[in-house]
Amino acid sequence: MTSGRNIWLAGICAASVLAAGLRLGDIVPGWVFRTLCTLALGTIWLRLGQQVWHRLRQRQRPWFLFWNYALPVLVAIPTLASLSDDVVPVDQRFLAAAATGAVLACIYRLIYLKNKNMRKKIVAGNWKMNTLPAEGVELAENIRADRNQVCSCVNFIVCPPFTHLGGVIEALRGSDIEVGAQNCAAEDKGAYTGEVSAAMLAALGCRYVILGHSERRQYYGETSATLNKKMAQAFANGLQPIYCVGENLEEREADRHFDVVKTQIEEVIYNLTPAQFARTVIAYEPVWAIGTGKTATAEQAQEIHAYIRTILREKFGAAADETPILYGGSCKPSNAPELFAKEDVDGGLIGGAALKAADFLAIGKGFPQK
Ligand SMILES: O=C(CO)COP(=O)(O)O
Repeated sequence: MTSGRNIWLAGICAASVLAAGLRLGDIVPGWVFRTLCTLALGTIWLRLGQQVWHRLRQRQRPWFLFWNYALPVLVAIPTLASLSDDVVPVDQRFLAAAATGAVLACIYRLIYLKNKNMRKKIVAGNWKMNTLPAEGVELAENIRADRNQVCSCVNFIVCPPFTHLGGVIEALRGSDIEVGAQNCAAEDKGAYTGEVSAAMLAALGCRYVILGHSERRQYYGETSATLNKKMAQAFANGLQPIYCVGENLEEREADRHFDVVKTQIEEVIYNLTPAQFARTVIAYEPVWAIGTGKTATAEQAQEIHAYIRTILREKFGAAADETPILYGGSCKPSNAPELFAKEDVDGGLIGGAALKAADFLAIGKGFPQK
């Protein structure tokens, strides 16, 4: 919730409390008081409902949602409705209902502010150009077989090579493990030999696409101009981009990493609409840590993730607080807990360690336990 919404919420609560005072002092008629309470209650529940819907769409913490929202509604509303006028007069029932809503809204706000892990937690595997199709399907099946060893609050995504997508999607059908591609074409269709369009990927059942990976920028000359077109294709076909940013060793040593990442974000992410931005995942992958066994320290990762969130906030406001920012670069089961404990590290984009089901899943156990 933005502060503007909080002010709106606080205003409604204050108005109903004021109306209650006026009513108790018999200064306003009952219908004015009840109308105000109904408005307050309706607004509060609508606001909470939007939040629940948003969290459900991100498949977050179903039990948390149940205890905090559904249960109070299930208990409070029928209880208040079933009381007869002799037991509790109607005005007081309205007041109690509005107060319940207001208290829950405050509790929600406190949890929201305190809980640093409300963002979607993601562990995505970038298989790169590894495994043959049958091996890829076997890897997917193995991940699926033991997936229940990891909290359902962790979202697993696998990104196999194009040739494996059909088989892997089939192997994972009915599970909550999602599939992404490692790239897509910048054009929608036509004479582009060797390219695979976003529409083709979506038709197969892909939900994500990795864009702007440093290997694509470095070996295939992908520029921000190309990436803008690829992002547009992804969104036009309902794919969620996992947009990669990160500096190379030379840039890190010259202390230019903040500028490099800023440019990569400004030239592509800043062109998105708010609705597109809300569907975007960012991955910070320092090139010097990819496949080298050299990981950024948790402090280095947090520093730049927080910086990325700040520049996202400058353009998209509070929506940036919901954007998952993943770390990638020699992430493995042994270092994931330290990295994922950091406030702005919302998961990982995993290369080498994603090729072993046990390691990939073990990385998912690296999130702080609540
Ligand atoms: O590039 C990566 C993921 O996209 C990271 O690769 P590694 O985990 O093998 O370093």
